[in-house]
Amino acid sequence: MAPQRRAATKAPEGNGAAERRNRSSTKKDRAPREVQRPWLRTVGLGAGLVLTALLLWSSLGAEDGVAEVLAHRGEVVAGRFIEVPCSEDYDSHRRFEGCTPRKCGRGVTDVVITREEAGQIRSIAEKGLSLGGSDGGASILDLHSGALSVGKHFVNLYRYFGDKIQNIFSEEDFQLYREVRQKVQLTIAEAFGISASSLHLTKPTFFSRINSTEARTAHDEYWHAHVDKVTYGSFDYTSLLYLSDYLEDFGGGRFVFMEEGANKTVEPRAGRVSFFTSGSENLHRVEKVHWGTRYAITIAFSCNPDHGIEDPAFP
Ligand SMILES: O=C(O)CCC(=O)C(=O)O
Ligand SMILES: [Fe+2]
Repeated sequence: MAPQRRAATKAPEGNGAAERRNRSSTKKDRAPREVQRPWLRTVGLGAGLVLTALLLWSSLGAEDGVAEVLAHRGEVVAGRFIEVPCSEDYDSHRRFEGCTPRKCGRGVTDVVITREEAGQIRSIAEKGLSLGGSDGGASILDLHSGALSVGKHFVNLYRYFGDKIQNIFSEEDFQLYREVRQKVQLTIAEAFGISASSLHLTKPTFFSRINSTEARTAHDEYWHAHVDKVTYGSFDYTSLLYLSDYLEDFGGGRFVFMEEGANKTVEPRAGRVSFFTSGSENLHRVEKVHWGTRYAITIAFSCNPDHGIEDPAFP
C-alpha cells in the first residue's frame, strides 16, 4: 500500500492525471508491481534479519562496551603508550615528586619479556598453584606473603608446607621473578619519564590463574570494574605480565580499560606487559573467562618507600 501512495504523489503530472492513469490501468500494467511486492518483502525480511543480527551483536559487545582493541593477541607490540589525564586520586595521598604520577596513561609492550621467559615464569605459577587452587574460578599465588588459594580460603604456603617448599620452587624461580620485576620497573620508569629507583615494588604481587569454574566466594569474582589505587591502596603504577594466550589457551578474559563510550581492550598474550597508572583514570575490569585457563602475574609499584617490599626470596 505505502509504495503505491508514494508513487502517486511523486507523479510529475499532478494528482489528477496520475490517479486517472491508475484507475484506468489494465491488469497487464499492474502485473510488474505485483511481481515486485514479494521481492520487496524478501528484501525487507532480509534487511530486518541483518539489522536484528547487528543489534544483537552490538548488544553482546556492549556487555563490555568494547569499542577498540589496544593490543591484539596476534600482533607483536614493540611499545605502545597512550597518555590519559590523571585523576585526582593522587592528591589525597602523600606526593613523592618525580614519582607520583603527573603524567598518567597506559602502555603495552611485547618486547620486554620473551615468550620463553613467560613460559618459565608460568611454570612457577603452575607448580605453586598445583599445591592448592580455589574451588571457584580464580586462584592466586603470592610468592612474597606465601598466600595461596585453597578451596574457599587462603593458606600460607611457607607455613603450610614448611621445608618441603624447597622441593617445589628453586632459587632460579626467584631469580627469574627478580629479573622480570626489574625489566618491568625500567619499562614503567621510561614510559612515564621517572627514575626507576623512585619506584618500590609493593604488595600484593601475585600470580593469578583463572578458569571458567563458577565463583564460590567473593574472592573468585575477578570481573568487577575497579581502580587499583582504591583496591590495593599502595599502588601507583600497576603492571600485568600475561602468561597465556587469548583464544589459544582461553576464551573471554580480555582486560578492559573502561571509558565512557570507548572502552579499550588488551588481549592477553604470553610475554605481554601491560602497565598503567593505578588511579581512576585507569578504571578497568577483566572479562569472564569462558573456557580454558588464563595465567597472569600482577607486579605493582609504589612511590612511597614505606610501602616498598623486597623481592620474594627463596625460603
Ligand atoms: O589479570 C588482569 O588482567 C588484571 C587483574 C587486575 O585487574 C588486578 O589484579 O587488579
Ligand atoms: Fe586491577
